[in-house]
Amino acid sequence: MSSPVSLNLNYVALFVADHEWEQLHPAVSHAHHLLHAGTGKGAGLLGWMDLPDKEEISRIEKSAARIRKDADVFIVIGIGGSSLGAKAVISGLCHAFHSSLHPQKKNGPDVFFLGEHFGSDYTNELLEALEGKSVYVNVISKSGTTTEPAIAFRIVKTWMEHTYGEEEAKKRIIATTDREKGALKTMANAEGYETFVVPDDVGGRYSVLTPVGLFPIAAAGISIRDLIAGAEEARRDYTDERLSHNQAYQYAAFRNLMYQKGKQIELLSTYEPKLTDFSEWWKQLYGESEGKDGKGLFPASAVFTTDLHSMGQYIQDGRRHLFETVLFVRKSRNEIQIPQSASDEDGLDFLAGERLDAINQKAFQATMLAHTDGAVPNVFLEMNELNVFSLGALIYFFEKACALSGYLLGVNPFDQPGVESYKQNMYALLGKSGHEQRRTELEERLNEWQ
Ligand SMILES: O=P(O)(O)OC[C@H]1O[C@](O)(CO)[C@@H](O)[C@@H]1O
Repeated sequence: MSSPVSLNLNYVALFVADHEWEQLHPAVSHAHHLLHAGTGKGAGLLGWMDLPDKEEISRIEKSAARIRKDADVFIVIGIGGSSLGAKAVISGLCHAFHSSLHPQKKNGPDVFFLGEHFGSDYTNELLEALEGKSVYVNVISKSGTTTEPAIAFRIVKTWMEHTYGEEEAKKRIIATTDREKGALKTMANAEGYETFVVPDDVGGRYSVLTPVGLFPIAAAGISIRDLIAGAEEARRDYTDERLSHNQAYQYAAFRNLMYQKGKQIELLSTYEPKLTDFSEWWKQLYGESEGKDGKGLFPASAVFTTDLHSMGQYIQDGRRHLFETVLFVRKSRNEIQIPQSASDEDGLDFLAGERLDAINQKAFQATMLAHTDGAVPNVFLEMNELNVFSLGALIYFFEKACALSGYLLGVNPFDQPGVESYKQNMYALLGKSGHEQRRTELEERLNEWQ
């Protein structure tokens, strides 16, 4: 069977010469060994390279089945790596308008996400949408102390206790957190919540194929066995240390060559709006893994053809500091054809009977040629179909490539020290104990600027 994800480098020959690829072979081999021998930076966080066993999958499925049976609404509370993976897979594979479907057509709960910001209106409107519904919650935080999900959880927990009473609320809350430490773990123990464990050796952005992502994905009705099977196939496909035999490494090497040539932005473009959240997951994966020590490509994303009508001008003609990674799905699950029209007033009859997919394909080819002419290198990742198996493979592909890419760049692809700066400032400004000195300094600075 051919790989569910395939990398196409045919169109970058204009931008990268053979000898440039060859020069990278030793560095790729070295990075491969760092990764597989566990001797590189951040080696304590390589647990994502292995996939969950059947026992863990069964436990997740069992708990998810209860939610699918009893819940009208399932709220996933988390931020960054604790929610982006689940959101990516759920919006990629579930009905885009599930919450608006006729109740008889729904095949499980609506899934809502919270804890990703401090938006009052969004939070209020979500609470309003819960009225009269059977609600279950999965609160996910590896550290157990991240402010956004912690506050969201306090708000939802209060609503649950008020609505169902304390005892019933406890049965409707599932916590995914550290095995033994953190405020969420302490609370889960005290309240007796069902819990799933974030493995010690997996960082947030690499955790979608652990209970962090798998539980909400299963609760949304997606086969996590098939997701893991796709990832398992990718794991086998991308173990070869030779650059010529490993497409994940070729993608990582290509990014590195682009970086060396002065490109600053990688634009992940898709022609499928259902992959918008997948791009958000990808942005965290690459941004948090590589953006450090003053280095790294800036990961950006676009949905085509939508963004060709807003960002297309810049991509074609603006500053030449970007390259494009195009994620292209060949065939939709459900086809739709352009209808015939008796009058042809809109002049579209030449397309009557044509599939929307075929038109999307032409848009993709047209754009690739135009952007290549505009000196934007285009590398493609192609999938025959957007299904659970190929999405599992794609996730693993990007994770493996990201880890290797980080080592090629010479950074630790598994830490994120820079995220602390805003957190420490926020704690200080909010008046958290222990941050008094910083608070005074920051408030003085703010006053100076006012
Ligand atoms: O699961 P947690 O500990 O709440 O963290 C959520 C996210 O916040 C970060 O730690 C950054 O602050 C990410 O790395 C992580 O994915």
